[in-house]
Amino acid sequence: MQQDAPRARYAYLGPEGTFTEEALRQVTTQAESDLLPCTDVVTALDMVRRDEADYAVVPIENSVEGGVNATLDTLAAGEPLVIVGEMLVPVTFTLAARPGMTLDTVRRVGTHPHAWAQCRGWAARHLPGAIHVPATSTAAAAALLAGGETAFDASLSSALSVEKYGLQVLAAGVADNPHAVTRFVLAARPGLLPEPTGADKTTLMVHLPDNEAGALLNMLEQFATRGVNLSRIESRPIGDSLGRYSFSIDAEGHVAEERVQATLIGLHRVCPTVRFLGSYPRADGQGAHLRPGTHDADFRAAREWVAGLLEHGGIGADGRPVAAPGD
Ligand SMILES: O=C(O)C(=O)Cc1ccccc1
Repeated sequence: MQQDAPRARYAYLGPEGTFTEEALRQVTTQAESDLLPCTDVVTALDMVRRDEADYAVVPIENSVEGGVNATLDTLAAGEPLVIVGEMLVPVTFTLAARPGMTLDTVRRVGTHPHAWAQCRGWAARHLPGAIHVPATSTAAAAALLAGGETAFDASLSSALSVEKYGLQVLAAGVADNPHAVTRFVLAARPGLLPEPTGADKTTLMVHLPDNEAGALLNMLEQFATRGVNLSRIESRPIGDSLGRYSFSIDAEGHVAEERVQATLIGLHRVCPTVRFLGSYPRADGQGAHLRPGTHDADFRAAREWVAGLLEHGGIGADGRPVAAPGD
C-alpha cells in the first residue's frame, strides 16, 4: 500500500488574518499543509529549528519602515536557517472597533508597531492625540478587541481580519503611503537549494574585521568587482559591545552562478564571519543586469586560461611543480 506524503508544516506570525497569512497563502493552502500560527517571528523560526515545522513565513522588510529587526537578528544567529522563497504583499489597513464606536471617540489604537509606523501621518490627521498600543500582530489586535480587550478601543489590521473577527469598519484604505509593500520570506532548515531561475537573490550576513580602516569598503568591493548588485544592506548591532555591527545583505544572483561564488570566496577571505542565508527566486521576477565580463562563461573561460598557463608551465592546480615522468 502506498503511504501518503507527510503534510508540510508552516509556522507563521498569527493569529489567522495577519498579512503574514496572506503571504503564506501565496505558497500553500490549508487543504495541503498544516498552518501553525505563532505569536511572534522568533517562535515561528525556532519551530523550524526544532523540527516542529518544516517552514516559517515571517515578514523581513517593509518599503516604508525598513527591516524587521526580530527576523534579521533571529536569522543571523543560532542554528542555521536558510531562506528558500520570498513573497510580496501590498499593505493598507482598516481601522475597526466594536459596534457603537465612532472615529472621534478613538483614543487608543492597538496594532503591530510596523503597522503604526505606516499610519502615523494618517492618525495625526484623523485621530489627533490618539496613542498607539503595541500588539504582537495586526490580527492579534483585531482578535483581542473582538474578545473584549479594553487596553485599546480600535485596531489597525487587514480588511480580511476585520471581517474574520466581526469588527465594525471605522476607516478603510488607511496608509501614509498607498503603495507600501511588505516582503516576507519562507525559511527552512538547510538542505537542497531552490534551483536558479535567472532572477534570484542571495541573502548573507557578514561581520567586518575589528579596527581596520576601509573594512566596509573592502567588503563592498567584493560585490562590486564581480558585478553583483545589492538590493538591500542594513547594519545591525552584534550586541556584545558598543560599535560592533553585522551587515545583513541581499545580493542579486544565485550561489550557483560564478560571479556570486567568486564574491563569496572574496568575502570569506576578508570577513571574519560570513553566514549564507539562502539563494531563492525573486518575487518580482526581475533578472539581474549583467555587466560585460561577469557572465558564467566569462569566469569559466578565464579559469581555463589560467589552468592552461599552469599546465604549460608544469605547475599543478595546487601551485606545486608537477613531477616529470621518470622523476
Ligand atoms: O501583523 C501582521 O499582520 C503582520 O503580518 C506583520 C505586519 C505588520 C505590518 C505590516 C506588514 C506586516
